[in-house]
Amino acid sequence: MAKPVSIEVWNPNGKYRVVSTKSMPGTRWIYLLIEQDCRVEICTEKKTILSVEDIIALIGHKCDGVIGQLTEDWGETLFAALSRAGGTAFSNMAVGYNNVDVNAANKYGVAVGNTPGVLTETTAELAASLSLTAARRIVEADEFMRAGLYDGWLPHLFVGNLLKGQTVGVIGAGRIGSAYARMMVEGFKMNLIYYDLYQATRLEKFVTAYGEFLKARGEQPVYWKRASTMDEVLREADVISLHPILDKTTYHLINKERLATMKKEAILVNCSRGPVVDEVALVEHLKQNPMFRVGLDVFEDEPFMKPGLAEMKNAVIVPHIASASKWTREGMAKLAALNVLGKIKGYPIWGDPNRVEPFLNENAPPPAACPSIVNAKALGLPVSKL
Ligand SMILES: NC(=O)c1ccc[n+]([C@@H]2O[C@H](COP(=O)([O-])OP(=O)(O)OC[C@H]3O[C@@H](n4cnc5c(N)ncnc54)[C@H](O)[C@@H]3O)[C@@H](O)[C@H]2O)c1
Ligand SMILES: O=C(O)[C@H](O)CO
Repeated sequence: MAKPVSIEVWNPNGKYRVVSTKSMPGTRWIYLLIEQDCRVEICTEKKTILSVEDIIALIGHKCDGVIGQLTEDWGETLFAALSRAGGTAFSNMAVGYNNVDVNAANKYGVAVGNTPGVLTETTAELAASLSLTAARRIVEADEFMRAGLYDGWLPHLFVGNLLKGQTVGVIGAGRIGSAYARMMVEGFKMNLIYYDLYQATRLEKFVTAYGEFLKARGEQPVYWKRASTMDEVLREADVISLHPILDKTTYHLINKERLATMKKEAILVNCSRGPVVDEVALVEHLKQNPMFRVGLDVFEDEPFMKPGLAEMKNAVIVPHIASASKWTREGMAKLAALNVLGKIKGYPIWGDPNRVEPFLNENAPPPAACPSIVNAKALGLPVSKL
């Protein structure tokens, strides 16, 4: 028998019971649910990562939908429990859903939502911040100042890398990878090389147009190249940022052999998922190559780091905060709530999950649709004509 989990209840007499495994930013998401006759229960347990047993206790005997987090293991056990409780809807408050076994959700007829689009620019901005911070050794220099070690300007003090005119490499040029590429190209006039399974046509057009604009002004233009292999990006780029999804094809995409092909003074940034990089191999590479630098938002076994990483001066490390801007986190909460609400109410699926603005408007009711359901096709859910 699972032990009870502490909760906060909104609209106790609501017809539909929706559970959120965490408190989420803002209150708009709560009102969107209670205005549509939902009783909302928010888990208030102090523990950061809930276990499967905790979530089973939260689901209880009657539950229409759950809003969950990327730290939770949404597999067969939880989808079976949700289905037994009469639930048909689950949404991650995240765009990545590698913590969800979608086949298990399909088996129990549960829709799986995610939150694309609203976090694209915020996440890309953090990747750009990590790129700059690593290139200009900002964390090392900050620690040096605070330690009272600065005793005057020196020609060699914290010399780093200039970005202008260098090449930025993007692996996974989807929404976030493309936004990051645009920032680095436009902001720092870097050339672009990218690798993706699909052609990033809009990104290519953007870089072409920006290159022409610079040329017309008598400035050095920028260029792009779509690499035919990932290794080409690793060999040629000065700054490489990882933005693919995490699946079998991207697990340990960056390993010992591939690190060895990168430039000795390259910068590697990871704002995708930790297991995309073999972190043990990375620590070894950082030790052997002091001029090689990394910026990491994600780690292989979060919340832990592999031994030695925290001691590396050539690593900038932050705790999975890439989407952490107020607007974005409130937006993610809204999208997750609307995914669950839409499925409960029998709404169709929004036609373009990249165009989520109508769901985020504070001053107008959201469209009667589920913003983004990743298994809509498998479940045969209808698509909205809006
Ligand atoms: N650190 C964070 O807080 C944070 C925030 C948002 C997203 N993310 C991660 O970023 C990922 C990407 O998000 P997105 O919105 O850009 O998704 P997206 O689907 O738009 O982009 C992913 C891209 O990766 C490409 N891809 C897939 N397999 C590949 C492979 N083997 N090699 C190269 N490219 C491959 C896809 O073709 C796609 O273009 C998410 O799945 C999530 O895991 C992390
Ligand atoms: O996938 C995601 O959305 C992130 O990791 C958290 O924003």
